[in-house]
Amino acid sequence: MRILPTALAGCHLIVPDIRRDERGYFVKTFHAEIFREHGLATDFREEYYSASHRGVLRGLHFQTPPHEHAKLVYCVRGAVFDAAVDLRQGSPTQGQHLTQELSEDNGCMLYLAPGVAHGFCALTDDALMVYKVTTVYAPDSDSGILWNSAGIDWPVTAPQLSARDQQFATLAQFASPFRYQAPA
Ligand SMILES: Cc1cn([C@H]2C[C@H](O)[C@@H](COP(=O)(O)OP(=O)(O)O[C@H]3O[C@@H](C)C(=O)[C@@H](O)[C@H]3O)O2)c(=O)[nH]c1=O
Repeated sequence: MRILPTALAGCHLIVPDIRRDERGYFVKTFHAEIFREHGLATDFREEYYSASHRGVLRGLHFQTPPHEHAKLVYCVRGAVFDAAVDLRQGSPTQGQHLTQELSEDNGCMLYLAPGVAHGFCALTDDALMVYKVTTVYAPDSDSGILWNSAGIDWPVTAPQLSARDQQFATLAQFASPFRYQAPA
């Protein structure tokens, strides 16, 4: 796998080797030693997945301190337009965002540092997203900012959103509890 920098400090695009043969294909999604060499967390505590219909948008989500986490996300069926926003005070990329297509075909993964909000829009029917996170789900710390408040050029104008996702504060209204920690 190749681990590449992104537009956001401490966030990485991971491009796997997709090994194809007559049976199908094989993709490795996590390798502790390679992650460690690049300064990425390896202490994932939970893994989950969701399936979304075309036009569904989930996000932009994060967990607040003391339950903040790093997140590894990838799409194993269909395709999504993925986005992340840097909420960390003092970050060289504070307030900025990245976008990246993640798909079954490209196998790409995003590693997002704690303090970065995450969301995606499903580009296909039945888009299956997998997540690994470094802290367990803490409902009282599970939060978000409004999907269309961060300057992201989403490929949809009227996505299907959960009721929760429609009522988040905008990026401008959000008082961020996150502080940037420069790499050691
Ligand atoms: C995230 C999460 C949700 N749930 C529950 C809460 C609710 O009943 C149901 C669905 O939750 P949500 O509506 O928050 O699901 P969803 O909108 O898919 O939330 C996800 O969005 C993307 C963008 C992310 O980055 C993920 O980390 C996660 O926040 O699952 C858990 O039990 N554990 C979890 O870790």
